[in-house]
Amino acid sequence: MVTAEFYRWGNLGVVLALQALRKTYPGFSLELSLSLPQGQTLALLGPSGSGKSTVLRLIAGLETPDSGSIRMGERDLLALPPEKRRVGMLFQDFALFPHLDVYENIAFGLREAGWPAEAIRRRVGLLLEQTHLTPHARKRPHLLSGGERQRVALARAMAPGPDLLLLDEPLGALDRRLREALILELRALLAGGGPTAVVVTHDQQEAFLLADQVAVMREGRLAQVGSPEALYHRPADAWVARFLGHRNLLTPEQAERLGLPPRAHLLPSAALGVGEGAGARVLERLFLGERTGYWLDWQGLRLYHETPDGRWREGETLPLSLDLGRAVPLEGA
Ligand SMILES: Nc1ncnc2c1ncn2[C@@H]1O[C@H](COP(=O)(O)OP(=O)(O)OP(=O)(O)O)[C@@H](O)[C@H]1O
Repeated sequence: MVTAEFYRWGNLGVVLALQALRKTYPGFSLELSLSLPQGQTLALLGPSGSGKSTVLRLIAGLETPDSGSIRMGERDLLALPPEKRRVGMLFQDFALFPHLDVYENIAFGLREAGWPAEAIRRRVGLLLEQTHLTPHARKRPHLLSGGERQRVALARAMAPGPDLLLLDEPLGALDRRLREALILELRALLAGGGPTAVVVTHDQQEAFLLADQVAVMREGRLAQVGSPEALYHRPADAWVARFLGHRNLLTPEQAERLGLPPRAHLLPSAALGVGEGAGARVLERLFLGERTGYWLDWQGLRLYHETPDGRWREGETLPLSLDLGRAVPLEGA
């Protein structure tokens, strides 16, 4: 939809670095350090209230930290007012100007920044074309679909060629089918050669699909930072594992009972299979369409297994094979 061409100017060599950043509200404190190479996308993923939006607002300059630093390459962002930070922000509700049409919404920031009329015309024309909004240029936002509004907001955030794009739940207000289509468009925009971007989301799939690096936040701290694969296959602790949707976690006592070292372990889905193993009683059968999920009782352990084979019913015995060699040791209980 949008190409790297947008980012020719302005952002070479830029790296985002948050250093010992602190912000305290009554009952909440944020404290983290983070860095992001140029052109990469970082997703801030975490439960509600973990501080994701606060990080974005601090970078954008909508909030001031108590201490710490925020740098983009050589530039100290905290020394600059929001409008001088060269940061584009897309808000959860898109925050389009209702009285301006699509064209003027996209052109707004450029006019404010004093771009010459001809440059604005060319820039907005290009953005309209590449976000497939040209036929809608003269419509006001209330006449647009949710997906179209999202594209206008995106085009507006990108119009001045910002060094950094901040996206707060960019697909949050859209229904599920639209999200699935738009997530791939957004991914194409953010991938190779696209802008450096920070995306806030509470949706793990969205984070995994969009981001090069995912930072999992918990109560104002970073629980873990890594590539989607690293995070999913090697979660740092049981909280992160659970948050990322792993269901088969062993306490140190359970691990020891199975002959593993006495610490918390994750049993990834690849460790479980239907085979020759000992019987596991089906406690609950969940028909999911392509697959069927089973909550099982296996030697006093409650385990979850999903397979395309839906033949076992509640109370029946499923032959479970368990490969303990695949168990992943975790920090914490
Ligand atoms: N201006 C403020 N004044 C007081 N408390 C605030 C303010 N802004 C945020 N908070 C508190 O800081 C905490 C983190 O909020 P934040 O919006 O960053 O979380 P979040 O992870 O983005 O949550 P969500 O996913 O629900 O949007 C919350 O407990 C919130 O109530």
